[in-house]
Amino acid sequence: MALVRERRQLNLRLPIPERSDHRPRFPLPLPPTTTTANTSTATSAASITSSDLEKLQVLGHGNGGTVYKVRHKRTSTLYALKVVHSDSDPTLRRQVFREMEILRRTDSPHVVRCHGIFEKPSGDICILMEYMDLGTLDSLLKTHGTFSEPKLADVARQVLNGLNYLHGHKIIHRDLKPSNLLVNDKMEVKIADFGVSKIMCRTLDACNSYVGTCAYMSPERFDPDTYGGNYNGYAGDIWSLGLTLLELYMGHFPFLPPGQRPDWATLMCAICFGEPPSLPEQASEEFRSFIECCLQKESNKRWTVAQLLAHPFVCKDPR
Ligand SMILES: Nc1ncnc2c1ncn2[C@@H]1O[C@H](COP(=O)(O)OP(=O)(O)OP(=O)(O)O)[C@@H](O)[C@H]1O
Repeated sequence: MALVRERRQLNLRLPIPERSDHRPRFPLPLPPTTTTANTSTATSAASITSSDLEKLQVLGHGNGGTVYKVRHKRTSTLYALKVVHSDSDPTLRRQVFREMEILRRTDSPHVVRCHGIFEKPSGDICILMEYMDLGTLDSLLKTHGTFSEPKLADVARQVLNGLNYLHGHKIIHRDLKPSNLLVNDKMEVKIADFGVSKIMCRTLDACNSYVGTCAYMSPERFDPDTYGGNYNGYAGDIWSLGLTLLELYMGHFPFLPPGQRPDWATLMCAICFGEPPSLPEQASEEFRSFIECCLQKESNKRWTVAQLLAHPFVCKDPR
């Protein structure tokens, strides 16, 4: 686990290219609070402001923001509150607006629910989300060790359902990895962190920009000509899902031997020119086949969400 931890400390994120236009602080109007959410909690949460919330503890720090566990003073409902500081750099502010725009549109049991978005007098932007009490799959891997196949099948099924929803709404996540998948005590797994996601306007929109965490990027994002041609992005999420599941199974990043410190060039070579990671002998045929379908190097050979949802690894009865 220490190896996994060590790798996590490296900054593998590539910057979003800066636009040249000069923008004022938080130039966009805040997107309206989610109104499509199907619970009465969401409706009542729509009017929550920061003064209604009591900060309990820091849950984690992301790029430019801090996530707090908070309690609603009157109802005692727990939430996670992501606070993005007003002095964050423009790239990060763009990311948070992208995240808000996507969270505002989504309403799925497999995507972390947004209960409100508001701006504090200080200019900090706050995103109020459902609280996922077990943290991320990455933290579970560190505290509880590797995942068994039945658990992975359950994780895969839930993430695929989330991706099915997102892809159906023309949203590509682009940064799927264990630390962006949240879990609660019912073992519900939800997709989070849409900072580098993209909403496709047209079905054939090209989507090959370098954003996301490069360790989980598919070969066509490094080398679109060889592995993807006019790549549209959805297949990249499937690649990242395959790597995520493999990491949870093996306990270390699958493309590199345990302990190897990855740099950008090593990762790119391993992903584009290396053999697909091999599974230990004890892995079942179904799991092996599922991973193979996700980790096809050529993006057009990779299975789609719909195909994977019908794969025996995920549609077989839980063992
Ligand atoms: N809804 C939530 N419920 C519980 N914990 C959360 C929730 N959202 C985020 N966290 C915790 O806060 C941490 C930081 O989350 P955040 O989305 O800001 O950044 P990140 O995904 O870790 O990093 P980055 O934005 O740099 O990719 C997460 O790793 C997780 O531990």
